[in-house]
Amino acid sequence: MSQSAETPVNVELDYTTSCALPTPWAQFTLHAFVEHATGKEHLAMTLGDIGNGEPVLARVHSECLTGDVLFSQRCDCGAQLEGALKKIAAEGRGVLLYLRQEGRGIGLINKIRAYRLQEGGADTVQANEQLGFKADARNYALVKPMLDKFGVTKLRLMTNNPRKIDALGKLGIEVVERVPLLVNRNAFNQHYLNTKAAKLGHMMTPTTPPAAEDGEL
Ligand SMILES: Nc1nc2c(ncn2[C@@H]2O[C@H](COP(=O)(O)OP(=O)(O)OP(=O)(O)O)[C@@H](O)[C@H]2O)c(=O)[nH]1
Ligand SMILES: [Zn+2]
Repeated sequence: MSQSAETPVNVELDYTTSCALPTPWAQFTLHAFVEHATGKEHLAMTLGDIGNGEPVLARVHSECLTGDVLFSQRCDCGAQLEGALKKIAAEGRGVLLYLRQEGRGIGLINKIRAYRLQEGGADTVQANEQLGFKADARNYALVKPMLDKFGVTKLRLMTNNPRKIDALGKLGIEVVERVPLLVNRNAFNQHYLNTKAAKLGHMMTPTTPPAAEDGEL
């Protein structure tokens, strides 16, 4: 990594360093940022020439330790993470930002508390509210300096969440295309996915039985 790559990108976030990251699908470059206010370590995985001005296939992924690492079937996060990396690898070009905004911004312990409330009958939105949080407490402000670091301004964003597209637009990031990122439903996540569609506006078709046709990654 060159000396200039070690230069802070702005007052909120420092770019620290990078390394090669071989995965089953491609060899990405892993970049590490540190947020000043919280000390949180945010990551980017890049592939190919993403700074040439052409729209970039991108995923802005929110941390989900239970889904991304521990194979939880309660949500669709792990499958979306894998699906996004596979799509970027297939194109040979893209970026995945891994933001440390666990539990839609309420943190891991509170997410586990929210899961416990869901076991008592609350849905994912009600559980957050019973704990005194907004349904979605995320802030995407860090996305702009992270993308600026790579010279990326236009995204083909892999998401089902229209609020994420709006939030990025307000930061001056142009989402020129939404790329759906649908995953398999199972007996454990179908209520969660239906609630996301009904209450959080996610662009998925709510269904009652597991829907094999939603199996595209
Ligand atoms: N508070 C809370 N957070 C959850 C729950 N299930 C998943 N999460 C978190 O939700 C975040 C992912 O948000 P999602 O709503 O699944 O997806 P999204 O990023 O908004 O939208 P997509 O781009 O379509 O994936 C991660 O930070 C997860 O840890 C839950 O029941 N309660
Ligand atoms: Zn999850």
